[in-house]
Formats: sequence, structure tokens, C-alpha cells
Amino acid sequence: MIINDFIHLDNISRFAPRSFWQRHLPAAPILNQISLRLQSQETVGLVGASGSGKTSLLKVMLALDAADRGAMSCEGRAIAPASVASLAWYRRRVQYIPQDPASALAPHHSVAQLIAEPLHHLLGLQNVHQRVAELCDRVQLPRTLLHVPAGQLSGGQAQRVAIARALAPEPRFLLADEPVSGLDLPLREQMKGLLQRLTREQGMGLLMVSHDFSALAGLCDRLLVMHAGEIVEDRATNDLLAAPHHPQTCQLLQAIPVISL
Ligand SMILES: Nc1ncnc2c1ncn2[C@@H]1O[C@H](COP(=O)(O)OP(=O)(O)OP(=O)(O)O)[C@@H](O)[C@H]1O
Repeated sequence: MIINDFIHLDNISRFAPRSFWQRHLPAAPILNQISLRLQSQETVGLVGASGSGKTSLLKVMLALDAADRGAMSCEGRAIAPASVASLAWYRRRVQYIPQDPASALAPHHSVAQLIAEPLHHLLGLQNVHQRVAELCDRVQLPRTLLHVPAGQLSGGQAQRVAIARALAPEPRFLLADEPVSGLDLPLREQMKGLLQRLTREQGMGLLMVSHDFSALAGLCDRLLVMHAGEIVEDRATNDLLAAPHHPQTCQLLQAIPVISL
């Protein structure tokens, strides 16, 4: 039912910018007529080879880039790049976990400052010490790290800070760009477990991007496969892994030796 969609992308296209000399050539689509409905408590994986358009799609969904055609909405309200103030309501509902938190977090800011930032800016809260400490606990980050600068954190600790920041405004949906790709295997499994627990406990939705099915299997109920700017498969995880339809899905599956369900 349309009324239950949390995020709705309706026929979104985005084209590569053309130089003056290319102006007579047809515009090359980076995203090609993408339609997608996400429910608020769904865990969805978006998988595709390098250059398939995953990050471009995420940027449109984060209202960082504008679509050239089509429309996007959240809870029925139109979303497009706009001023920070006019998008604050959307940022409170939909938060982002970056691919490389170690470089996304300001290195001289302390863990406490970084987690407090969205509480100040998105919720307008002043006294946030207790909330910051609780957010640390929720992502299993020792409180002893609160005054450590981000530049001194390990990759796993930085990722937990990024998740705590994303959780701070109590969003209803997380968009995560390859959040486990830079981590070693044990840490990657820990992080998947953490995301699974948090989404279940808080009834949050998750769209997680990866170029690798093994990072998504076991965490996501539904998988989307992107190829050349299009979503070429959109099915329940178990069905898609058991019987892939699109050649690109088969190719991506062949690239990994084992999938643990
Ligand atoms: N501003 C731009 N101008 C021209 N081409 C672009 C632009 N942004 C993206 N592209 C092209 O669009 C395609 C999709 O890029 P995108 O970064 O979204 O892919 P991706 O699936 O996220 O890749 P990766 O996994 O390597 O990050 C690529 O071919 C890229 O070169």
C-alpha cells in the first residue's frame, strides 16, 4: 500500500554532466529510471559492481544530489537538495553511516563532541552529556574513549562513533554506504551483529550498500542488485540467493566463495 511507504523513489534518473564540447551528445545516465519503495522497518541490501551507481543513488536519497528526472518523497513529503534548515526534519528521520568513518570524522574532535553534534544541531539540545554516554553504550564503545580525538581511534571504534552519531536523532531509517568494507572479517561480523541488533531493537529501517553479497546476507531481508544505473533485481534475500535471475547477480555471486545465511 502506497500509504505505508517510508521512502518512495519514482522514476529517478540522473545524468553525467556534459562539457561544452559534448553538448550535442546524448546525456549518459548515471541513474536510469529507478523506482523504489522502502518501508520504515525493512532491512535492504543494495549490491552492485564498482561504477554501477550505488553511491550516486545514495547521494540522491540523502538529498545531497538532485535527480534530473523523477521524484523522491519521505512519508509523502517531497525531498530534494535544499537548505540545511529546511531538510532538518528529513535528517532527523533518515541518517547516514559513511563508508570510511576514519576520514569522515573530524580528527581533532573528541568522540564526545562528535556524538553531541547532531544532538545540538538537529534536536536543539544543550545538556547532552548523559545522552552521549548512553549512545556510547548502545554501540558498545567504552566511555573511557569519550575524550579521545577521532584521529586516534581504530577503524572499528571510528565506525562505532559514526553509528552512534547516526543514532543520536533517533532516526527511523539508516542509509549505510559500505559500512563494513574497510574492516577485517571478525570486526565486520561484529559490526553486522551490532547493526542487526540496533535495527531490531529500535524498529529502524536500513538500506546498506555493498559490492559484496556476503556483507549483506544474514543482515538484510531484501536485496537490490544495481547494474549500469538500473535496479535489475529486487527480491527477498533467500529467494535471490537461491535462484538469481539476472546475469549480473550471477556474476556478483560467483565472485564470493561462501555465503553464510
Ligand atoms: N559527477 C559525475 N560526472 C560524471 N560521471 C559520474 C559522476 N558521478 C558518477 N559518475 C559515474 O557514474 C557511475 C556510477 O558511479 P558511482 O560512484 O555511483 O558507482 P558505485 O556503484 O558507487 O561505484 P563504487 O562501488 O566504485 O563506489 C560511474 O561510471 C561514475 O564514473
